Amino acid sequence: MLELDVTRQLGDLTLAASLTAPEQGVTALFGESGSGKTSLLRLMAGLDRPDRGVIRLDGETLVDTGRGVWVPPHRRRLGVVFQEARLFPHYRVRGNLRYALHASMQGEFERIVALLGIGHLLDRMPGSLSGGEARRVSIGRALLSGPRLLLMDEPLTGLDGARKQELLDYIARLAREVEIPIIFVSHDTDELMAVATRLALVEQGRIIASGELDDMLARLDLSDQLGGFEASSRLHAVLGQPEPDHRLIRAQLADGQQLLLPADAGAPGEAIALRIRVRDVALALEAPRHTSFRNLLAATIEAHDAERERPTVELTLRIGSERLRSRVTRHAFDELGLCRGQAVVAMIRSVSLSTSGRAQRQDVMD
Ligand SMILES: Nc1ncnc2c1ncn2[C@@H]1O[C@H](COP(=O)(O)OP(=O)(O)OP(=O)(O)O)[C@@H](O)[C@H]1O
Repeated sequence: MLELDVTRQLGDLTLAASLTAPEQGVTALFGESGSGKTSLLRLMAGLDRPDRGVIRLDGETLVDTGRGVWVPPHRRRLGVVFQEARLFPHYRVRGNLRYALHASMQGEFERIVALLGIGHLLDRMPGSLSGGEARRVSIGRALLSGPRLLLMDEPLTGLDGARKQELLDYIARLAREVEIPIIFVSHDTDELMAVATRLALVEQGRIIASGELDDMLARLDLSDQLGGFEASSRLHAVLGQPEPDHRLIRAQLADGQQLLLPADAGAPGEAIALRIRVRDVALALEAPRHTSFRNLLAATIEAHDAERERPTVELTLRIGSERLRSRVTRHAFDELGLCRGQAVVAMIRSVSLSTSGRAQRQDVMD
């Protein structure tokens, strides 16, 4: 686990942040440009010192200004991938990777090289690589160092679509398989929806809220800060039986309700995450008998923000242990007489796969 509580003055900006990140999963730092995300990562990496504060990793104190503790960067065993690749210019790519290779990662060399598509670059010098190639080498070097903490600042910027998708899938898988905290900074909300398990919102040098991504997305009080996510929710499901006649496959939610997805959503038994935008969720008091909507879910209204004087009302719905957000006009809200605790039917117009090798971001069906 990573624990940090630091302050540092950066010109006019006071960085004053507290954060904990569990030993497993990807914690995303999200916030406006200039809010202090990179500066925070630099403190974790040991590239800068806080004016005051403490940083601990797995119980080991890396920094404690009060007690004069300072573990230098090369002793922290961190994997760092920043926007600029920072490879050793006089070593070939192979040398850069071998230099970083930790004993525990010996058997992973070939696999990571193949995954990153850098096998043909091993004998090249860093100066001859394109930006995207250098980034991939730098990700490989960070992974091969067998880090106790992985820090990634916009690691996928500049990579092309297919390669980016592959790496996102890899990072998501890595986060499930290895027990190290991964801190991931990105402006790209699609990227964050695909890899993040937790979200920390950074505003003017402070972390104003943090928690599980799904819980954060359900928080109506953060609607303004989460605008970049186009107000979506994630639902988790396991794919069931295909329906070949209609080129569909069933996906079962934890509470047993089902959704119909296109057959190429994945294989039976595969666990998937679905992204559903608020504007794609309509509400009814009971299931309509004749409708083109294929995906209707029984839900309960958990919260709404009707007290805000706006033409639309945001709602959080409960579906078993998961939450789904919806937005309706105030007119519809009043006419249907919606209130907390009420049973409703959520009619889902469109779903995208949030994590899947095949069809991420592909909008699928109504
Ligand atoms: N060494 C420094 N001295 C003075 N100001 C600094 C220093 N380092 C960063 N800053 C300022 O602190 C603020 C936060 O910068 P930082 O790069 O951490 O933001 P960010 O959230 O990562 O932004 P972006 O998303 O654009 O990368 C900026 O206004 C930056 O100019």
